[in-house]
Amino acid sequence: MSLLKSFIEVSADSHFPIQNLPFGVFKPSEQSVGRVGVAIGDFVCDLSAISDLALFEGPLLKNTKVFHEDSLNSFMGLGKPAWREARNTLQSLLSSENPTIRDNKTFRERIFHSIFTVIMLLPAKIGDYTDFYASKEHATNVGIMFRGKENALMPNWVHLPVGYHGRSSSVVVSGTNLKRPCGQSKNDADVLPFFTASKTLDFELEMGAFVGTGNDLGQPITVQNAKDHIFGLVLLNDWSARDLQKWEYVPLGPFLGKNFGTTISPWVVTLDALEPFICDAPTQDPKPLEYLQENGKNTYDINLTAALQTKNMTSPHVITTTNLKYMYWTLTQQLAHHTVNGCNMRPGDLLGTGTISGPTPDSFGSMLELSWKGEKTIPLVNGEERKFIQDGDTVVLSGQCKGNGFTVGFGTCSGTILPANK
Ligand SMILES: O=C(O)/C=C/C(=O)CC(=O)CC(=O)O
Ligand SMILES: [Ca+2]
Ligand SMILES: [Mg+2]
Repeated sequence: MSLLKSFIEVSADSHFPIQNLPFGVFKPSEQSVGRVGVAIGDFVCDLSAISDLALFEGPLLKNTKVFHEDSLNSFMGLGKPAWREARNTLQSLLSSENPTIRDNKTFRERIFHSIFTVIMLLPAKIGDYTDFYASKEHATNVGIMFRGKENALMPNWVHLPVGYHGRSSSVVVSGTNLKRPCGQSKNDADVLPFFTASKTLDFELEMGAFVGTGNDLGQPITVQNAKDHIFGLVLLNDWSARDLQKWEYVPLGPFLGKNFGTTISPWVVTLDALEPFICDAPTQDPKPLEYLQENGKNTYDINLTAALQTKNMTSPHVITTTNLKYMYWTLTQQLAHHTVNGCNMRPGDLLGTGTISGPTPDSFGSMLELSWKGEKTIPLVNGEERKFIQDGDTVVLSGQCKGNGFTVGFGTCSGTILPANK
């Protein structure tokens, strides 16, 4: 079968070929209103315009208004058949064979915007945000540093995907600057804590899964059905103030060390676009309880990088390379576990995978691990070095899947740290 091509010129290394078509919410200009689009090459295709031109002709999306909204929530809530209908319609409309838009200048002018000039918004109104702790390598590394080698991995860890409820109000879209947080910290040798701007500010390289269709309270989503409830994935940076976290986390877990900001990438890559990259997750030993058992391939081969750019650099320098496929607990197990007690999910809820660390030191997903809590330095390309993030530093996450002749990518997830409040 020959490779599907668009009449839109898409460079070979673009993250957004016609095989991807990630969904996002954008404004063409500061004065305009948010609406839904898909990315293709260097363009954003305006789905509200496609809808106004009556080009969504399928039974589920004909006359729809969901793409005129400034969030994906309503579209997400329509369910997988509608997501598929949109994808199929768009792949057909954008293909090099289809003259409908290709040969109509007025249509093209209404539909396409340069990806470099639009303003990207958060893709969804995030009602609830949960963050898991699902990478065995990360949990072991952090456990060793926080609790010592003997207590690194708690006994429950291999039986369930450990998680905590995060803070949705401070989830921001890529490009949003964040202030260094202040809070309590305590030196090991001291008895009393002190107030400080965080001295050990970190990133966490994660992915986020957007819940598409939810479940009623009391009605769990099974691990077998979980995939149909996930709309798609984004890159996620769970900024973490390690000094605040270390002092506050006992006994209830992360709080102010993490809820001052979480950055996500603006384009949501659907599970259908990721299907060619489906692969095996790590073998689980011991075998989990029945409600977490799944067959077949349940994760995705997604190459991930985190890069750091200081004020003195002109481009970001990659400091770690990892892959979603290293993660022990899968996205579907996370969703099944989250709802097994009857907890209800709603369209637009966000599930962070947890930091994705790989098996080798150059694949660790946080500076805490890369610098081994500050015992080592992380060298940068211009001769500078870091243990943790300094003011003015920008962290850029990126992710992509390499297909046969095309790339399905996530773009970038970036944020700059500004000085703390005085
Ligand atoms: O207390 C610990 O061992 C560590 C907790 C976290 O760092 C929470 C977290 O964000 C987990 C993750 O991203 O994997
Ligand atoms: Ca995290
Ligand atoms: Mg966070």
